[in-house]
Amino acid sequence: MIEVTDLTKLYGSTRAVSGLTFDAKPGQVTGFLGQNGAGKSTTMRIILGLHTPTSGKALINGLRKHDLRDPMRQVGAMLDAAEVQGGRSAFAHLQALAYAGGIGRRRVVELLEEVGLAGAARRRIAGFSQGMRQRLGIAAALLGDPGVLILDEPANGLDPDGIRWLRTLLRSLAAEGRTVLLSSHLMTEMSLTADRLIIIGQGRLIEDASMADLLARFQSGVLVRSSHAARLSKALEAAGATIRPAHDPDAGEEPVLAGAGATVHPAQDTGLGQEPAPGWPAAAEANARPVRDPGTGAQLLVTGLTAAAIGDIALANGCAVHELMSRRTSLEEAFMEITQ
Ligand SMILES: Nc1ncnc2c1ncn2[C@@H]1O[C@H](COP(=O)(O)OP(=O)(O)OP(=O)(O)O)[C@@H](O)[C@H]1O
Repeated sequence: MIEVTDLTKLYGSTRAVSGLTFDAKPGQVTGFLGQNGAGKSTTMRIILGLHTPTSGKALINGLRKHDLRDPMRQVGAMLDAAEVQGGRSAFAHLQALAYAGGIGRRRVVELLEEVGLAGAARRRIAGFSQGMRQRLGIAAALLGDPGVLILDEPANGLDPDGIRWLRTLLRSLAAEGRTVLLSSHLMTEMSLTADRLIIIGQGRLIEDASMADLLARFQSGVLVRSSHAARLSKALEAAGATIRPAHDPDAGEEPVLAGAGATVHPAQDTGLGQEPAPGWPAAAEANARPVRDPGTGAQLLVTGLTAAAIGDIALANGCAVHELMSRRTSLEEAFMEITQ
């Protein structure tokens, strides 16, 4: 368990952390997010007793780090993998840490295997890639088999396989009842790994929520691309929808009409089973020519209506729809909205 209470840290006139209160519970991966300079590393360093707070408290299992008995067995941390001395081998580095903590050589061998460095155990760390250094840092954090883990950007430099390995490892450590506090700028990875999120900005708490609640709050929506965006927006708003312009990575792309020489197959049956409405131009059947319309392509993000309802309203109002896609808000989008 990690408990941070009313924590403040000033570096001269810089307020790095300001009245911050949150906890990280056993059995969960708690994601710690914030823009650059938000105060994540400072908070982690204070929890680990490496910096002194200006005021407030940061406790691990109810005690300050310096007051923990047998600290290596209670808390493991990785803050900056690049800090590790390069002259030693991976084995010698871990062995020295293990020795200082009264931990046997067997654990070192076991961990080198677990983090995928067994084959490089006798190589000098100076020749390690960033990903290998990260793996070594994670092994060092796990040496004492601690109940609390604090990891600052552990996925940095890991390849996709390594990132997946790390996710599985952290999930299983939490499933064993450990407390995992994790910072990362990799939002997709964070959304797959963390149960709960603490988001800070300028040293203050902005958000403390479960991942599920947070994503649910930032409503999913339906992306609609229409050449009659203004008319369609009005009709959708009249039906109770909220409309925002959507980020459009394909802006400028030429529109493609169903039926413009395309072959159309029925998609998976959604159970809706409607007949085409009267007046439907049967574009799919007609060998219509591609239409180039500079107005086509305005993309809207619609919330409050289903894709089916939007399609019906578009049809009833004679609005051409070129794209209609349900989508869920990503953690990255939620994060941007929260922190801006
Ligand atoms: N040792 C220090 N001396 C002076 N100022 C510092 C020190 N450490 C951090 N700061 C300042 O405190 C603020 C918070 O920095 P911190 O490194 O904790 O943020 P962060 O959220 O970890 O950022 P990043 O995501 O970029 O690592 C920043 O304004 C930073 O410049």
